[in-house]
Amino acid sequence: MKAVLVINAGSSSLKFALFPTEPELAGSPALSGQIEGIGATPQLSAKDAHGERYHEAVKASGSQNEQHRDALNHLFGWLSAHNPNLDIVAAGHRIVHGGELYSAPVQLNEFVLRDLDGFIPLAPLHQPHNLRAVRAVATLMPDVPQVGCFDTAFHRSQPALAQAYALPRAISAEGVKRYGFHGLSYDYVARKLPDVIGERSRGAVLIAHLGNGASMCALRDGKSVASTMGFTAVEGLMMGTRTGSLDPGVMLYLMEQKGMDVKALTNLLYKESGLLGVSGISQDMRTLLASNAREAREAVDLFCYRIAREIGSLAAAAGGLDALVFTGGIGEHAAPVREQVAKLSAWLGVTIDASANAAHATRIDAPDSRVAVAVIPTNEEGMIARYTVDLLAHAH
Ligand SMILES: Nc1ncnc2c1ncn2[C@@H]1O[C@H](COP(=O)(O)OP(=O)(O)O)[C@@H](O)[C@H]1O
Ligand SMILES: CC(=O)OP(=O)(O)O
Ligand SMILES: [Mg+2]
Repeated sequence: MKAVLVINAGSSSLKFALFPTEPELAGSPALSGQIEGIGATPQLSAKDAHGERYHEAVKASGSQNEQHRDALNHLFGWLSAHNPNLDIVAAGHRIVHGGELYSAPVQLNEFVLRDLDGFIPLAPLHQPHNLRAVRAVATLMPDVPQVGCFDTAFHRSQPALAQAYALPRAISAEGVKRYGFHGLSYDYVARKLPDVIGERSRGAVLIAHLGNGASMCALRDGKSVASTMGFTAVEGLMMGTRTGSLDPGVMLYLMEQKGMDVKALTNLLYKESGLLGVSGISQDMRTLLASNAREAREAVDLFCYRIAREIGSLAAAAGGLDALVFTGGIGEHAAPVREQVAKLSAWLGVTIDASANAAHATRIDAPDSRVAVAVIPTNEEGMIARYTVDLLAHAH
C-alpha cells in the first residue's frame, strides 16, 4: 500500500495516520492512532479502516526526550509489522510554529529545520517534539520527502492591527507579535462551513477549538481575522494545563516576591495551571464533568466563562456574529460546556436546542436563534495529508 504518513507530535502524545494515495486520497485514513502517556507509561492505540482496534504498551524509559525517541521507533516498527507491503511515499507533519518565515506548507530539509529550531522557545510544549519526529523520519527513511504544515500559517491573513501588541516598535519589529495557532484545525473546519451553515460562512464566524490546547478564531469570508492565541500557545483561553491570558503583573509579582525563575514560570504557565491547576483534580474535561467536587465545578465554570468573554472580544474583531462553531475534543463531545457557553452568549443572539446539543448534532441552534451554532469534528491529520500531497504534486 502506497501511503502518506501523517505525524502530529505533542508534548506527551504522538498522533499518526496513514492515508492511502491510491486510487484517490479520499480523506479517510487506512490506519490512525496515537501513542499517549509519553513520559509516564506510553500506550499505543490505533484503529484501521475496518474498525479493528489495536492496543499495546510501548517500552520507553529515561527522560521525556528519550521516551519520545523510543515511542517513534516503536511506531515505525509497529507500522511495518502491521503493514508488510507498506510503501511510505511521503510524510506530513504538524509543526506548531512557522514564525514570520513560513506562511504555507513547505518541503522540509536541514536548512528549513534549522529555521524552525529557532522557534522552539516560542512553543516549548510542541516545537521540539514536532522537529524530533521530522529528524527521526529523515534518519529512518532518508528518501521519503517530508512536508511541514504550520499551525500559524492560517492566521497570516489577519490584518496587521490584529497581530500587534502595544510594545515599542523595535521589539515588535523583531517579530514579537500575535501569530495564532490551531490553524490546521481552523482551515479544515472553514472548508466544511459552507455545507453546514450555507451563506453565513461568508460572514462573521467564530470557531472554538477546545482540546487540550484551546483557542478561538474569528473569520470573515472564511479567512482568519483574529485569534485568542498570540505570540505563543499560552495566550487566550484557559486550557488543560495552561493559564491562558494572565495579567503580566502576576509574573512580575511571582518573580519578585516568590523568586520564581524562567523554568518555574514556564512550568506554572504551561503545565500546572488551567483545568488541572484550578480543579486540583485533573486536566481531563471528562473527569471534571463526572466529578461532584466543588473544585471541579469551579474549573469548568471558569473555562466556560473565559470562552464567553473571548466570544465578546472576537465578535468585536469580526464586526458581528453570524455563526459559532465548536470543535476539538471538548468542543465535539462536551455538551454541558457548549450549553454553558451558549447561555453566557445569549445576549449576542445565541440559543441552542437542548436535545440537538445532547445528541452532538451538526447544527445545534434553536429555530429562533439569531446565530447559527454548529459542531464540526476537526481533522488536522486529514488536512496535513491533503497539504502534503498537493505540495509534492506541484514540486514535481
Ligand atoms: N466525551 C467527552 N466528554 C467531555 N470531554 C471530552 C470527551 N472526549 C474528550 N474530551 C476532552 O477533550 C480533551 C482533549 O481534546 P483533544 O482535542 O483530543 O486534545 P489534543 O489537544 O491533545 O488533541 C480532554 O480534555 C478530554 O477530556
Ligand atoms: C497549539 C496548541 O495548543 O496545540 P495542542 O492543542 O495540540 O496542544
Ligand atoms: Mg490539539
